[in-house]
Amino acid sequence: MAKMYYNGDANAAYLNGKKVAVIGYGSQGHAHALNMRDSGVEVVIGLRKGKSWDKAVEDGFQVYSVGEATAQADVVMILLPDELQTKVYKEEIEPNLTNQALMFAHGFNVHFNQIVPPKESDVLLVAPKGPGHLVRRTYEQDAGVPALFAIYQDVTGEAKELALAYAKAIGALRAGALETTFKEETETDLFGEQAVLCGGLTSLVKAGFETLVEAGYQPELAYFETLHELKLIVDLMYEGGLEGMRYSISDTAQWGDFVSGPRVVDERVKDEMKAILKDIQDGKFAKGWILENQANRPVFNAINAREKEHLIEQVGRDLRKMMPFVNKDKKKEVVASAKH
Ligand SMILES: NC(=O)C1=CN([C@@H]2O[C@H](COP(=O)(O)OP(=O)(O)OC[C@H]3O[C@@H](n4cnc5c(N)ncnc54)[C@H](OP(=O)(O)O)[C@@H]3O)[C@@H](O)[C@H]2O)C=CC1
Ligand SMILES: CC[C@](O)(C(C)=O)C(=O)O
Repeated sequence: MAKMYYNGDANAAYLNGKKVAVIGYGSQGHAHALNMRDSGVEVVIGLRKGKSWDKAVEDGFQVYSVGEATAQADVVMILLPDELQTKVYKEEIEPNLTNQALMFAHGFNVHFNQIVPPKESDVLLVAPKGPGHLVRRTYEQDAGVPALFAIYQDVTGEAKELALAYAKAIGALRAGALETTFKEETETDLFGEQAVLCGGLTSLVKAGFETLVEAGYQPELAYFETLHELKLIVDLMYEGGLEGMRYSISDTAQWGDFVSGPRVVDERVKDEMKAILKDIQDGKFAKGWILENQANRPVFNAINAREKEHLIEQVGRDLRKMMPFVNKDKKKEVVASAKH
């Protein structure tokens, strides 16, 4: 088994007296910044004026322009959208680098040569294996999201110590961290989100929903069956693997799982997964995404608009309004009405 790193493997004091600039305050940025601050690390935020800037100020952080935050920090963690990192790096971060350690949460731009870091800096990544909002939520629950870490350049000889101290400060070492390379992190992350976690899953859910609705079943029922219950089933897998999930379902469901599952995900699906992986490995996917952004996202925007109008989304929006436990606005409304 690969070596896993946990809290006892990290020297938390490594970050004492060091200032970390978190560049970006979105999904990952807010989580890293808040978790590190709660772990006793000195954090400043680098941003442009706007929504995130206001949020970071509201959360009590010192917020600076990207250049100013970079210049004053010992460690610079770049948590900007991947597609904007190259421009911001070239214009605002690179001119302010002396020998700060440069960090990422995803290796995309370094691996695909969009960012070429200076020779004087340690360059590493700490990539939580989960959405930023869960990185924060689990930290507050005394738990954590596991992470990968990788060292690209180790000028000081201390890059691994920094990676582990950082991973500990954001709560990742409560769940475990695994050492990798920029190449492996980038390729597996892109594959996971495309073939399984995001792309594979949304396509599977929509296909199941459409099959039921096209056969004349009620859309609300189809939503419960193919989307809502998915979370409950996945929670069981998260807790106990496939076996743990199968322990809780009926034997009828388990028999259907065994005989029908492989009819849905068969060798042809796996062949397609291999083709997706190849496009990632040879840079075809990265090139397409970079060009799509240079053209102001015509395809991304068209698909995004179409997806929002899918019947499963319309039905889901209405159903979730009636579930205070999954809809924060509804929850606030219910709490407020209970007080009157
Ligand atoms: N989302 C996730 O859970 C995961 C993300 N990652 C990686 O983390 C990194 C960050 O992704 P994510 O958290 O999703 O990003 P988000 O889109 O959620 O947040 C991006 C942040 O960058 C700010 N920003 C955008 N443009 C600029 C600019 N020109 N100058 C200054 N600030 C700017 C945004 O502020 P504003 O409000 O002004 O737009 C926002 O605060 C990426 O490398 C991603 O691959 C890794 C693991 C999981
Ligand atoms: C699954 C999507 C992800 O890779 C993640 C949350 O880990 C992302 O980049 O957002």
